[in-house]
Amino acid sequence: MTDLAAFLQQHREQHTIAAALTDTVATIAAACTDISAKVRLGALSGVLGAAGTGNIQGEEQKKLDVIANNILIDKLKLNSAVAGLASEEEDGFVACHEDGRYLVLFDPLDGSSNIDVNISIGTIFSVLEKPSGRLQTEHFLQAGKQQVAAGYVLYGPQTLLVLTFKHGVHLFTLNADNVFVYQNTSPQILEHTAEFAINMSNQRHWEAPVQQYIAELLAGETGVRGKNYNMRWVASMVAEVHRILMRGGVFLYPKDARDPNKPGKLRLMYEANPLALVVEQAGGAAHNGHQNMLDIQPTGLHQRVAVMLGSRAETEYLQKLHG
Ligand SMILES: O=P(O)(O)OC[C@H]1O[C@](O)(COP(=O)(O)O)[C@@H](O)[C@@H]1O
Ligand SMILES: [Mg+2]
Ligand SMILES: [Mg+2]
Repeated sequence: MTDLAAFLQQHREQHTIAAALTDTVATIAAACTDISAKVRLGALSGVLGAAGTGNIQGEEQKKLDVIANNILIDKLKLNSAVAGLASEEEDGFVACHEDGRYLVLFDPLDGSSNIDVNISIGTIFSVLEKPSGRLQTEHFLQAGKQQVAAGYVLYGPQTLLVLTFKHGVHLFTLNADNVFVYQNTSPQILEHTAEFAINMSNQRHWEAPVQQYIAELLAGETGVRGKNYNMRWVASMVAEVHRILMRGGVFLYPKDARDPNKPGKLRLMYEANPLALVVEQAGGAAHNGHQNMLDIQPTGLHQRVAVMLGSRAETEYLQKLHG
């Protein structure tokens, strides 16, 4: 059995990765182990229900959003490699160690609407190198391609850790002793797929290219795509991405006309960038319709973005439709 600690040591030696970076990821994994323990107990650990507060983005917080956020912050603050944190649930960044080398960004709890109904949820994380100088918001606003590590923990039927240091994607299962055990596989996203994920209830608000794309998929084997497609929607992006990693597929949360201030619902820094890096490292692709996700220059910590990712054949076709 190779556990996470042994994997990290071996991976760091093989690819000359700084120990401070693998330690930072180990700290994130440790925090997620604590979150997983609370998720597993649900009502018995008092994590279900609303927190009665809202976050900077005007979203109602669940108790577990707040608890997961605090667990991550408390653990990461103890790691001297961490210079600062940014979280979906925090208004601004949290400064940690002045001499720290890394910035950690996270969505502490993805899929909040699924917490109280016992459907898969997760934690998504991204690690950047801290530029020199006194910590400021601009230091976090690096394009996704600058990430040095990223991944997620999925609290599903099993608790899984999926991570990348840009040398492929690695998968771990949490065992009964709360140890992440390495699953010696290198997940690769199938190039072709017949499965798509989109929230169809927003259909009337989509732009023309997405309208056309979904209409073509729904036409099935009698349409221009010449095959039947199946649809899934979990409403936890982390679970959708994991499904795509394991068996292919395409995921869309496109720009829509519901609110002109929100070009897409998902967050670039906490959701789209880390998951795009995982997807690219597994042979898939991610873009916003026009630009590769990892090339987008961020302008704000809580910036939202349209997301299309997954199997290459579908994502390339979507980009073509967007012109
Ligand atoms: O289909 P809906 O209700 O718009 O929302 C689903 C999307 O919202 C999210 O839950 C947003 O994440 P949070 O729970 O972190 O706010 C994504 O994971 C998911 O893709
Ligand atoms: Mg989320
Ligand atoms: Mg969240």
